[in-house]
Amino acid sequence: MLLNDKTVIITGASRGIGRAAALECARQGANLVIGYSGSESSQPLVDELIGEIRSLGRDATSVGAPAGDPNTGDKLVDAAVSHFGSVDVFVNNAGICPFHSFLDMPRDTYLETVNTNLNGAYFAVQAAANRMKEQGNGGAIIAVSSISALVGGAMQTHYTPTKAGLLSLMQSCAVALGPYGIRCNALLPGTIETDINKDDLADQDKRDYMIGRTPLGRLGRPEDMAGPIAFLASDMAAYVTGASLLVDGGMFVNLQ
Ligand SMILES: NC(=O)C1=CN([C@@H]2O[C@H](COP(=O)(O)OP(=O)(O)OC[C@H]3O[C@@H](n4cnc5c(N)ncnc54)[C@H](OP(=O)(O)O)[C@@H]3O)[C@@H](O)[C@H]2O)C=CC1
Ligand SMILES: C[C@H](O)[C@@H]1OC(=O)[C@H](O)[C@@H]1O
Repeated sequence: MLLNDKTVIITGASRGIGRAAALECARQGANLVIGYSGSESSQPLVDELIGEIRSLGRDATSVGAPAGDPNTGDKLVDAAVSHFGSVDVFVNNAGICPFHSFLDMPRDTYLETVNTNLNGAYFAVQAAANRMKEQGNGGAIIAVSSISALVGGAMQTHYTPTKAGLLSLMQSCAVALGPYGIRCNALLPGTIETDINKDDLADQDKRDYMIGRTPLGRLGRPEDMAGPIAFLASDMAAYVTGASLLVDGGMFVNLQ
C-alpha cells in the first residue's frame, strides 16, 4: 500500500475527483479528512463516503466549510490532528467553474470563483505546510489545477487564471518548502465528467467536440485522477516536486 497510516486531507471530496481520490487513498492505507462546502445537500454524500472508507478498514472525518474562507485550512488541519495526530498529505481540490461569457461577467461570479479556487487554497496550503514543518517528517501537497492552466476558454475567463495560479503556487511552494522535505505538485486534469460540467456537456455538440479532441476517445472519469493523485502523494514520487502532471487522455497535444 502506498499510503499506509498516512493522514490525507482532501478538499472538495464529497463528489467528483476529490471523492474518487479519497477512496483510492483509503485503499492505499490512508485515513482521510473530507473537506466540502458544508451544504446540507452534500451531507448525505459525505456520510456515505465516510461509510465506504470505514468499510475499507480505514477511518475518516469531515469538515464542512467554504473553501474561500481563509480560516478553512486551519479547520481542516485541526481536524486531521485531533482525529489522526498528523497531516501527511494535503490535496487542494475544491473548485467551481460557473461557465459565463467574458464581456458581461458579473463581478460576484468572478470574485467567488477566484476566492474559492485560489485565495482559499493559498491559506489552506500555508496551514498544511506549517503543520508539516512542525512535524518534521516532510509531506506532500497536491493542487488540482487543470489543462485550463495552459489553454484558454471563452466561457472560463474567471476560471482559467485560478488554475494557472494554482500551478504557479505549487511551483513556488516547491521552492519554499523543499528544505523541509515537503513536496508540492500540480495535477492537471483534462475534461472529466462530474457535476462541475454536467450542464456544459449536456450539449451533445460540445460533448462530441471534446471527445473528438481526445486521442484516447473518451472523456475522463473521476477514477482516472485517483491513481495519479495517490502516486504524487506517495513515496513513489519521493523526488518529484514542482512538477505538473497532465492527465487528459492526450487532449492537450492534439493539435491536428
Ligand atoms: N471535471 C473537470 O473536467 C475538471 C475539474 N478540475 C478541477 O477539479 C476539482 C474538482 O472538480 P470536480 O470533481 O470536477 O467537481 P465537482 O463539482 O464534482 O466537485 C466539486 C467539489 O468541490 C466542493 N466545493 C465546491 N465549492 C466549494 C466551496 N465553496 N467550499 C468548499 N468546497 C466546495 C464540492 O463540495 P460540495 O459538495 O459541498 O458542493 C465538491 O466536493 C476542481 O478544482 C476543478 O476545477 C480540473 C480540470 C478538469
Ligand atoms: C469544468 C470544465 O469542464 C473543465 O474544467 C477544467 O478545468 C477543464 O479544462 C474542463 O474545461
